[in-house]
Amino acid sequence: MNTIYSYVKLTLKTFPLFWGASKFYSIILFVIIPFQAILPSLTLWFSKGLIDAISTTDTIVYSIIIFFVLAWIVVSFLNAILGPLEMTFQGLMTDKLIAQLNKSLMDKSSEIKGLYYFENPEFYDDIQVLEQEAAWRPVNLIVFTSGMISSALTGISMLVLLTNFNIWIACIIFVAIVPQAIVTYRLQKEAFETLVTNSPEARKMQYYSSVMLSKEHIKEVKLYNTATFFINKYMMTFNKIHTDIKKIRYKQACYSIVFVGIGMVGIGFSFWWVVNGVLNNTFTAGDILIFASSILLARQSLASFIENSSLLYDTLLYMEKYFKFISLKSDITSGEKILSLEKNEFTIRFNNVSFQYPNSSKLILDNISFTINMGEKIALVGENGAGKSTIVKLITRLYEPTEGIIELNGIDITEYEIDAYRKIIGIVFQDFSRYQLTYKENILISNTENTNDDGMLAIVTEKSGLEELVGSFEHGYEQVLSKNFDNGTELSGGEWQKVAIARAYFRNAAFLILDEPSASLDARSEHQMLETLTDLSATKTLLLITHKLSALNMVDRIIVLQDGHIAEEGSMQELLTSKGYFAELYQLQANKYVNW
Ligand SMILES: Nc1ncnc2c1ncn2[C@@H]1O[C@H](COP(=O)(O)OP(=O)(O)OP(=O)(O)O)[C@@H](O)[C@H]1O
Repeated sequence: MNTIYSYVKLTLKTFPLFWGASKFYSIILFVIIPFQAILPSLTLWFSKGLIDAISTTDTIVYSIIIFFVLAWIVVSFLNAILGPLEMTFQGLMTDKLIAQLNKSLMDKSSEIKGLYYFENPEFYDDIQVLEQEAAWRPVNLIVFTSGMISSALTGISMLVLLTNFNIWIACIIFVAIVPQAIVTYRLQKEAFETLVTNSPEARKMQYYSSVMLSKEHIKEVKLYNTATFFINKYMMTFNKIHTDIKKIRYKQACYSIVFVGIGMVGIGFSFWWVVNGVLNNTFTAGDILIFASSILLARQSLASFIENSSLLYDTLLYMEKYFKFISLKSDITSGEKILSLEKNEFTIRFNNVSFQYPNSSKLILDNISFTINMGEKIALVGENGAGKSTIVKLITRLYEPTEGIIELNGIDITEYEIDAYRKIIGIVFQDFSRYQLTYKENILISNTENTNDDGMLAIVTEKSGLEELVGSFEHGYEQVLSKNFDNGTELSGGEWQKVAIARAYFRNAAFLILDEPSASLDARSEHQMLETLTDLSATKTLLLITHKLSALNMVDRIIVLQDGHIAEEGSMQELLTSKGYFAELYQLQANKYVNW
């Protein structure tokens, strides 16, 4: 009962989506589908009239025959043309719905300000399912909904025709179908839940095949000859999922055969009853046609109703995920204070900040406090996993501190309107994005309000050491940076990193955060980058995360993180003189050069 209730609720919730996607196509389909659904019963009714008029024992009335023939032709014609028309409008509606669904998913993603949902495996599974299936689920939604409506109407009109013989026959057919419907829904739900439970497994399967088919991994796959390893893993995971689903599918087939068998017994008896009626002159010869055909069509339509509605159920469960995602509240709430910095003046302060990732018991940052003043160039150093990138996620409000606050100019950063706050930050993430767009778009994307500033584009291109590379592009700034598209080109790892740096420069923000910006740069490019950063003058503040301790000569202050604590803080000279943890790390790297 609960299932039926949620089914109906979900269906009703889904209908407005059609209307939202296109009012015009909704109206057309709303007219075509029911009209087309009742045409079979009209065809039958006119056929019966024709047979009765021809086989009458009284005088044949030609005008009646002509009427039935014409009516039959018109209805058959409508039946024939409405099919293709329905398909056309279904197709158009599907296109609109796909765009609308995907757009609302993207809108929601933009509304969610933090990383919580994207880094939480439970939500991420759902988001993956939504993203991957958004391209074809709307097709099912439309095809199954219209199929369900039209088969319900055809079935009902056939049952109405059958009530002319005996209301109990219509009831028998209807009742024979209901248990089958309930079982089918149950099994469909079970199948979907099995699929959902297996969703992480399904993602693994997709990953294994993508390793074998993607450019990213193909070199290692060839060299280490790992094809068999991945194919075996794929097949093992597939067999596990398939075994679960197979059981449900077989159960579904067995139940269907039993219920169809029971239904057929009732139908057989009813047919014998009508044939007897014709022999006893209670019914006409036309009645045999109408009875046999309407039983067949009633059964077919009710069966198709069950099939469509159970398949729709599967899609509605997808829609349930969709509605759940669409109703998510952003993990990070924006404040209301509009931030505008005078002469880029700002101070950021971490006040006793502690942080634990959601669903993790590990304390990543433990009561840390430090200040970043305007114009300062600060480096954040520490061993792998010390919490450096986590600090960046907190500054950029991708997560909130578990305890303590982060202040900007003495005010908790959560009080600022988030987009305005983020505007003061230009960033190169450790895992920066490589957009399959043109070179120009790859840069301008950081400051879309400034897309016509080719002068600035030229400056950041030069400052990032990309001038020569862009000069070599066949299409200059308009060069597509991906081999996946026509006339596209591929960049090296270091070149991509320079593009990410240029993107951060183009943002022209007061606060520049660079997380391992020189990891892929050659010595000359790294030198140029550091020169540029030194030139940033007092108007820009810099937070540099790096493992290359030699790059720290240009910073004013170094914050050394160790296991979530600030172990040391000071200038390079101060830290080396104090011979503490930093000096130890520095010595480890310096020794390599000395012993060379
Ligand atoms: N989304 C997450 N959920 C749970 N734990 C996480 C998450 N992201 C990072 N961690 C953990 O937090 C710790 C700190 O990670 P972080 O990326 O801040 O380190 P880091 O100092 O930047 O390291 P590296 O020098 O290797 O880049 C690590 O132990 C890491 O496993």
